[in-house]
Amino acid sequence: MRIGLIGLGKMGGNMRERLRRNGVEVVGLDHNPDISDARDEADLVSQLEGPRVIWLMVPIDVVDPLIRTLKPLLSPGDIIIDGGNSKWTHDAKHAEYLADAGIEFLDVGTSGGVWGLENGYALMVGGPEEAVAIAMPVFEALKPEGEFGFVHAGSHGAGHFAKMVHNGVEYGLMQAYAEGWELLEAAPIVTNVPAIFESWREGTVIRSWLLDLMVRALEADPHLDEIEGYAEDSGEGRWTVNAAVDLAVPVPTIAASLFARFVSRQEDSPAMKMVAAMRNQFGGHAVQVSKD
Ligand SMILES: O=C(O)[C@H](O)[C@@H](O)[C@H](O)[C@H](O)COP(=O)(O)O
Repeated sequence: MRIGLIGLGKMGGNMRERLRRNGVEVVGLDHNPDISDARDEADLVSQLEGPRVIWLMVPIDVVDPLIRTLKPLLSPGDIIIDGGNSKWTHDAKHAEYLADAGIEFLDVGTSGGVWGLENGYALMVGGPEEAVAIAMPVFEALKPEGEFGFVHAGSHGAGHFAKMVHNGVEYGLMQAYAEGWELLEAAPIVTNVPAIFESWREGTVIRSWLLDLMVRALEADPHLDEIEGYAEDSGEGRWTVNAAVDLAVPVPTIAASLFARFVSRQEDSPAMKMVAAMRNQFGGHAVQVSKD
């Protein structure tokens, strides 16, 4: 099988490599011509046979223009797969836009990060069964070797919805581990925090790959002295909380972990200034005077 892969960055570049290792031919296209196999979208399409499968691994804002560029180049039965961290609400719109040309659309939530090349990528797929069946050799080549790591989650959008929730869970898990680490670091009786995390890797209820990665981070920097307590977010956590609000599902842990990231970006807290000011107003409680 030969497919087109557009976007050869950190994720897409490694995916091309894993696909090739597992016997899938790949025509890659990237804005960087040095790593591209094709000159442009038309050249990429001309190198594939129908039904063509084209996997997009690009930032969310590039997906829509790319689908518009590809549509007139493709034929009925061809399949566009959005494997990036796109918002699930976009998927049904893309499927509808392509439907009159007989082009299929699949959304795939892809997990595994930079480790996916060796470990495989967990894939959460949304879209019609027939298109999933045609693309199956691609999924087989990308997924982890074991029994798990692949799901056809439902109709258009279900793959990205599943990945969004996965990332919401990721936020909550990371926050819980991180808070536990801070508490252990603060306790004077505890002398070897990295060893505690290392010991937790086997036998405990909370052993996990994220825990393994924490141990790795602490091996490199035992007290994390070298980095700032500042965490970005790429949107999936916000979408999870938005979806939970829409469906009236309580997700306090995920919401708190999202807000903790926002707090991490503040040098000072305007809200806590106001709390301090009010305590001072009603109770005469002392405030810390600004150093500026
Ligand atoms: O499953 C994965 O491989 C990760 O979740 C991956 O998708 C990525 O690292 C996150 O998008 C980071 O998300 P934040 O920037 O929102 O933390």
